[in-house]
Amino acid sequence: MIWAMTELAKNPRVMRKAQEEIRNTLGLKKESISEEDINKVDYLKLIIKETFRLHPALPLLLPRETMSHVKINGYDIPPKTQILLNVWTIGRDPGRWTDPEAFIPERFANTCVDFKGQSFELLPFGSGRRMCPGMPMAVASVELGLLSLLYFFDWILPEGMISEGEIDMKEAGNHTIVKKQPLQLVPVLHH
Ligand code: HEM
Repeated sequence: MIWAMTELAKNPRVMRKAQEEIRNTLGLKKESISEEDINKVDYLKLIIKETFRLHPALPLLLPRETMSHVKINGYDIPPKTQILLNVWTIGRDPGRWTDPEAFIPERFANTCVDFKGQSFELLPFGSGRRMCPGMPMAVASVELGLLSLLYFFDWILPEGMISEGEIDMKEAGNHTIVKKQPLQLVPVLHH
Protein backbone atom coordinates (compact mmCIF):
# COMPACT_ATOMS: atom_id res chain seq x y z
CA MET A 1 0.00 0.00 0.00
CA ILE A 2 2.93 2.31 0.75
CA TRP A 3 4.43 1.71 -2.69
CA ALA A 4 1.05 2.27 -4.35
CA MET A 5 0.63 5.60 -2.54
CA THR A 6 4.23 6.51 -3.38
CA GLU A 7 3.71 5.83 -7.09
CA LEU A 8 0.41 7.74 -7.05
CA ALA A 9 2.02 10.74 -5.37
CA LYS A 10 4.80 10.62 -7.95
CA ASN A 11 2.34 10.31 -10.83
CA PRO A 12 -0.40 12.95 -10.32
CA ARG A 13 -2.07 12.02 -13.63
CA VAL A 14 -2.73 8.50 -12.32
CA MET A 15 -3.81 9.78 -8.89
CA ARG A 16 -6.32 12.18 -10.50
CA LYS A 17 -7.70 9.54 -12.84
CA ALA A 18 -8.09 7.03 -9.99
CA GLN A 19 -9.86 9.50 -7.70
CA GLU A 20 -12.15 10.68 -10.48
CA GLU A 21 -13.18 7.14 -11.32
CA ILE A 22 -13.67 6.21 -7.67
CA ARG A 23 -15.69 9.30 -6.72
CA ASN A 24 -17.77 9.29 -9.92
CA THR A 25 -18.58 5.62 -9.46
CA LEU A 26 -19.24 5.57 -5.73
CA GLY A 27 -20.80 9.04 -5.39
CA LEU A 28 -19.81 11.44 -2.64
CA LYS A 29 -22.06 10.31 0.19
CA LYS A 30 -20.49 7.12 1.48
CA GLU A 31 -19.54 6.93 5.15
CA SER A 32 -17.42 3.83 4.71
CA ILE A 33 -16.05 1.63 1.95
CA SER A 34 -17.37 -1.93 1.62
CA GLU A 35 -16.14 -5.02 -0.19
CA GLU A 36 -18.81 -4.61 -2.90
CA ASP A 37 -17.32 -1.23 -3.82
CA ILE A 38 -14.05 -2.86 -4.85
CA ASN A 39 -15.56 -4.57 -7.88
CA LYS A 40 -16.82 -1.25 -9.23
CA VAL A 41 -13.44 0.45 -9.55
CA ASP A 42 -11.47 -1.23 -12.34
CA TYR A 43 -8.71 1.38 -12.59
CA LEU A 44 -7.75 0.81 -8.95
CA LYS A 45 -7.14 -2.87 -9.76
CA LEU A 46 -4.82 -1.88 -12.60
CA ILE A 47 -2.94 0.40 -10.19
CA ILE A 48 -2.47 -2.48 -7.79
CA LYS A 49 -1.14 -4.77 -10.55
CA GLU A 50 1.27 -2.09 -11.70
CA THR A 51 2.46 -1.60 -8.10
CA PHE A 52 3.08 -5.33 -7.69
CA ARG A 53 4.99 -5.37 -11.01
CA LEU A 54 7.44 -2.67 -9.90
CA HIS A 55 7.55 -3.42 -6.18
CA PRO A 56 7.24 -7.12 -5.38
CA ALA A 57 7.69 -7.52 -1.60
CA LEU A 58 9.64 -10.80 -1.93
CA PRO A 59 11.80 -10.16 -5.00
CA LEU A 60 13.43 -13.61 -5.15
CA LEU A 61 10.43 -15.68 -3.99
CA LEU A 62 11.18 -18.82 -1.95
CA PRO A 63 14.13 -20.92 -3.16
CA ARG A 64 13.35 -23.93 -5.35
CA GLU A 65 15.39 -27.08 -6.04
CA THR A 66 15.52 -28.87 -9.38
CA MET A 67 14.24 -32.47 -9.21
CA SER A 68 15.95 -33.58 -12.41
CA HIS A 69 18.38 -32.35 -15.05
CA VAL A 70 16.96 -29.35 -16.97
CA LYS A 71 18.28 -27.19 -19.78
CA ILE A 72 17.28 -23.51 -19.76
CA ASN A 73 18.51 -21.08 -22.44
CA GLY A 74 21.35 -23.46 -23.30
CA TYR A 75 22.49 -23.84 -19.67
CA ASP A 76 22.63 -27.34 -18.17
CA ILE A 77 21.27 -27.37 -14.64
CA PRO A 78 21.86 -30.58 -12.68
CA PRO A 79 19.35 -32.10 -10.24
CA LYS A 80 19.25 -30.73 -6.68
CA THR A 81 20.37 -27.23 -7.74
CA GLN A 82 18.92 -24.35 -5.77
CA ILE A 83 17.06 -21.92 -8.01
CA LEU A 84 16.16 -18.33 -7.17
CA LEU A 85 13.61 -16.62 -9.38
CA ASN A 86 14.11 -12.88 -9.64
CA VAL A 87 10.57 -11.57 -10.10
CA TRP A 88 11.77 -8.00 -9.46
CA THR A 89 13.88 -8.16 -12.62
CA ILE A 90 11.18 -9.97 -14.59
CA GLY A 91 8.79 -7.14 -13.69
CA ARG A 92 11.20 -4.60 -15.17
CA ASP A 93 12.40 -6.61 -18.16
CA PRO A 94 12.48 -4.31 -21.22
CA GLY A 95 12.06 -7.40 -23.41
CA ARG A 96 8.65 -7.97 -21.88
CA TRP A 97 7.38 -4.54 -20.86
CA THR A 98 7.21 -1.30 -22.81
CA ASP A 99 8.80 1.55 -20.85
CA PRO A 100 9.30 -0.80 -17.87
CA GLU A 101 10.42 1.79 -15.30
CA ALA A 102 7.33 3.96 -15.85
CA PHE A 103 4.21 3.59 -13.71
CA ILE A 104 1.48 3.02 -16.31
CA PRO A 105 -1.51 1.06 -14.92
CA GLU A 106 -3.20 1.21 -18.36
CA ARG A 107 -0.72 -1.39 -19.64
CA PHE A 108 -2.90 -4.03 -17.92
CA ALA A 109 -6.19 -2.83 -19.45
CA ASN A 110 -7.70 -5.43 -21.80
CA THR A 111 -5.10 -8.07 -20.92
CA CYS A 112 -5.58 -11.19 -18.85
CA VAL A 113 -2.19 -10.74 -17.14
CA ASP A 114 -2.84 -11.25 -13.43
CA PHE A 115 -0.83 -11.94 -10.27
CA LYS A 116 -2.51 -15.26 -9.46
CA GLY A 117 0.42 -17.41 -10.52
CA GLN A 118 -0.52 -18.10 -14.15
CA SER A 119 1.16 -15.10 -15.81
CA PHE A 120 4.87 -15.73 -15.45
CA GLU A 121 5.74 -12.10 -16.18
CA LEU A 122 3.93 -10.97 -13.01
CA LEU A 123 4.62 -13.13 -9.96
CA PRO A 124 4.48 -10.99 -6.78
CA PHE A 125 2.88 -13.91 -4.91
CA GLY A 126 4.92 -16.62 -6.59
CA SER A 127 3.40 -19.59 -8.35
CA GLY A 128 2.73 -23.28 -7.91
CA ARG A 129 2.61 -25.27 -4.70
CA ARG A 130 4.51 -22.80 -2.56
CA MET A 131 2.60 -19.78 -3.81
CA CYS A 132 1.53 -17.29 -1.13
CA PRO A 133 -1.55 -18.70 0.65
CA GLY A 134 -2.25 -15.23 2.06
CA MET A 135 -2.82 -13.68 -1.37
CA PRO A 136 -6.62 -13.19 -1.14
CA MET A 137 -6.32 -11.58 2.28
CA ALA A 138 -3.35 -9.44 1.21
CA VAL A 139 -5.06 -8.22 -1.97
CA ALA A 140 -8.35 -7.47 -0.18
CA SER A 141 -6.49 -5.46 2.48
CA VAL A 142 -4.60 -3.42 -0.13
CA GLU A 143 -7.75 -2.83 -2.20
CA LEU A 144 -9.88 -1.76 0.76
CA GLY A 145 -7.14 0.38 2.31
CA LEU A 146 -6.20 2.12 -0.89
CA LEU A 147 -9.79 2.69 -1.92
CA SER A 148 -10.53 4.35 1.44
CA LEU A 149 -7.43 6.57 1.26
CA LEU A 150 -8.28 7.71 -2.27
CA TYR A 151 -12.02 8.15 -1.74
CA PHE A 152 -11.96 10.20 1.46
CA PHE A 153 -8.76 12.21 1.07
CA ASP A 154 -6.78 14.24 -1.39
CA TRP A 155 -3.03 13.97 -0.89
CA ILE A 156 -0.54 16.80 -1.09
CA LEU A 157 3.22 16.97 -0.74
CA PRO A 158 4.57 17.90 2.71
CA GLU A 159 5.84 21.38 3.44
CA GLY A 160 9.27 21.94 1.96
CA MET A 161 8.79 19.52 -0.93
CA ILE A 162 8.28 21.40 -4.17
CA SER A 163 7.75 18.67 -6.72
CA GLU A 164 6.83 15.00 -6.74
CA GLY A 165 10.20 14.33 -8.37
CA GLU A 166 11.72 14.75 -4.90
CA ILE A 167 9.95 11.70 -3.49
CA ASP A 168 12.60 9.17 -2.53
CA MET A 169 12.20 5.78 -4.26
CA LYS A 170 15.08 3.91 -2.61
CA GLU A 171 14.44 0.37 -1.47
CA ALA A 172 15.78 -1.37 1.63
CA GLY A 173 16.01 -5.01 2.67
CA ASN A 174 17.20 -8.18 0.98
CA HIS A 175 14.74 -11.06 1.34
CA THR A 176 11.83 -8.68 1.59
CA ILE A 177 11.98 -5.20 0.12
CA VAL A 178 10.44 -2.15 1.76
CA LYS A 179 10.61 1.55 1.08
CA LYS A 180 13.80 2.90 2.68
CA GLN A 181 12.51 6.35 3.65
CA PRO A 182 9.00 6.64 5.11
CA LEU A 183 6.52 8.19 2.68
CA GLN A 184 5.36 11.62 3.83
CA LEU A 185 2.12 13.05 2.42
CA VAL A 186 -0.50 15.36 3.88
CA PRO A 187 -4.12 14.14 3.80
CA VAL A 188 -6.81 16.72 3.02
CA LEU A 189 -10.34 15.56 3.79
CA HIS A 190 -12.33 15.63 0.56
CA HIS A 191 -15.86 15.15 1.89
C1 HEM B 1 1.05 -7.99 -0.28
C2 HEM B 1 1.25 -8.94 0.64
C3 HEM B 1 1.98 -10.23 0.39
C4 HEM B 1 2.88 -10.54 -0.59
C5 HEM B 1 3.40 -9.66 -1.74
C6 HEM B 1 3.28 -11.91 -0.37
C7 HEM B 1 4.18 -12.60 -1.18
C8 HEM B 1 4.58 -13.90 -0.95
C9 HEM B 1 5.49 -14.62 -1.80
C10 HEM B 1 6.16 -14.08 -3.06
C11 HEM B 1 5.67 -15.86 -1.26
C12 HEM B 1 6.56 -16.96 -1.85
C13 HEM B 1 5.80 -17.68 -2.95
C14 HEM B 1 6.65 -18.53 -3.87
O1 HEM B 1 7.86 -18.65 -3.65
O2 HEM B 1 6.09 -19.08 -4.85
C15 HEM B 1 4.85 -15.93 -0.06
C16 HEM B 1 4.76 -17.02 0.76
C17 HEM B 1 3.95 -17.08 1.85
N1 HEM B 1 3.05 -16.13 2.28
FE1 HEM B 1 2.79 -14.30 1.47
N2 HEM B 1 2.62 -12.40 0.73
C18 HEM B 1 1.81 -11.41 1.21
C19 HEM B 1 0.95 -11.50 2.28
C20 HEM B 1 0.74 -12.63 3.02
C21 HEM B 1 -0.24 -12.76 4.08
C22 HEM B 1 -1.25 -11.65 4.46
C23 HEM B 1 -0.10 -14.01 4.60
C24 HEM B 1 -0.85 -14.69 5.70
C25 HEM B 1 -2.04 -14.29 6.14
C26 HEM B 1 0.97 -14.68 3.87
C27 HEM B 1 1.42 -15.95 4.12
C28 HEM B 1 2.41 -16.60 3.40
C29 HEM B 1 2.93 -17.93 3.74
C30 HEM B 1 2.51 -18.81 4.91
C31 HEM B 1 3.90 -18.24 2.76
C32 HEM B 1 4.74 -19.51 2.64
C33 HEM B 1 4.03 -20.53 1.78
C34 HEM B 1 4.84 -21.83 1.64
O3 HEM B 1 5.99 -21.88 2.06
O4 HEM B 1 4.29 -22.79 1.07
N3 HEM B 1 1.44 -13.82 2.93
N4 HEM B 1 4.19 -14.74 0.10
